[in-house]
Amino acid sequence: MTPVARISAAIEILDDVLIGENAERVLTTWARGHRFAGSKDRAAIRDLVFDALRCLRSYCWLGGAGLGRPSGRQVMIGALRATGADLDTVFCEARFAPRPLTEEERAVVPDLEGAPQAVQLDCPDWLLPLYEATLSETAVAVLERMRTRSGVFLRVNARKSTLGHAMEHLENDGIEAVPHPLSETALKVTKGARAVARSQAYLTGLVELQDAGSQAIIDALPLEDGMRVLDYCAGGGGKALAMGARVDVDLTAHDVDPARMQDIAPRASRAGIKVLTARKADMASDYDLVLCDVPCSGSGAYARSPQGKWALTPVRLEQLTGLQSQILDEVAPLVRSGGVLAYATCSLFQAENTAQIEAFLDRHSGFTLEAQRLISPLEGGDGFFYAVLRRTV
Ligand SMILES: C[S@@+](CC[C@H](N)C(=O)[O-])C[C@H]1O[C@@H](n2cnc3c(N)ncnc32)[C@H](O)[C@@H]1O
Repeated sequence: MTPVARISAAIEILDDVLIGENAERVLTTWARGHRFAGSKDRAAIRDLVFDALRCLRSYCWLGGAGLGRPSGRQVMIGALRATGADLDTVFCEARFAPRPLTEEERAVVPDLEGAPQAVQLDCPDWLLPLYEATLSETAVAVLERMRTRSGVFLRVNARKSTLGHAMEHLENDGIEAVPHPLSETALKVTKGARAVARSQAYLTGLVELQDAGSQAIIDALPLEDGMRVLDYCAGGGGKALAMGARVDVDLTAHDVDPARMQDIAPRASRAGIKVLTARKADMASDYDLVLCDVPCSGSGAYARSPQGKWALTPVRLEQLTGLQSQILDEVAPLVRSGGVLAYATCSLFQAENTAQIEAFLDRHSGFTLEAQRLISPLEGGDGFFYAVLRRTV
């Protein structure tokens, strides 16, 4: 596909995404209906769509949509204006190119400097104070950071490899990676990221894809060999596998939606780790450590999953904080006396983090706070929060 044909495709896809369709699903459906598009085309179109979603408000502004509901075309006009590209070489009569600009589109002379701060930072108005409340003077830098792509990080599986050994194996497949300071197990991919899932290092379980901030959470847990550990919100098992790679524990994974755990068995077998999956009725009540990596707004990870930033509403945030406290209350009795309850989110908002922990401690006098930390996206990975609570009675 020509570059302009890719832009036409991105416009078509964005039109569906902007009315609320899931971007990943729209991209998959588009690829099925356009078999001529090769893997490089699909990757380039995906980048155009996700870059646009990261910078949606500023691109809308530059594309002449102002604060109203945008079209995919306006967003791509804004995206190209943001890079200083010559619009007439893209919006032109060439085959498969988007049609030439109308007089009206051409007449728009937008000035991003005159836009409200939330537009410049690509942040919904109501979320800006929530970021500022947690991050104070770093809020602007964090929001600017989330306008750019996330890095690709690997977790080296300590059961099978060391950083150096994994780096050598990755290099055999043309992938370059360097250690990352957020975690002793983290590598940041600097070349060949798209080849990771086909590489021998990945297929033989030397490395897993996992954000460096997620790995830092696992590093902070007081895990010891022989413990009984429960990952209560296991999803695809990313954190369960990271715990199992760090120590030799009796590891159980649970999720309210068991279908989400279907990848755990193949991932565990690749990694050489045993993970049992359990329904609620089958779980014990004397775990040494229970991790709840709860559903959240994802406000620390909008660089990776930008659609969430536009989909979140005050009502949804309230539902999420309600669910988070419900989950904390559900897991509290599963921790043995003297054991640990660990709480994690990929949110930067106080309501989902420190306020949630304070409210839990008010409700449960038998727990004390041992550690809590906000991991900022300025540290290199996505943003996360964790708290480590000890059951005292
Ligand atoms: C942030 S994701 C977990 C990601 C996972 N820990 C990882 O590292 O890959 C949150 C998970 O919590 C699950 N969940 C939601 N409500 C729950 C509940 N009441 N009990 C247990 N799991 C729940 C969701 O299905 C989702 O898979």
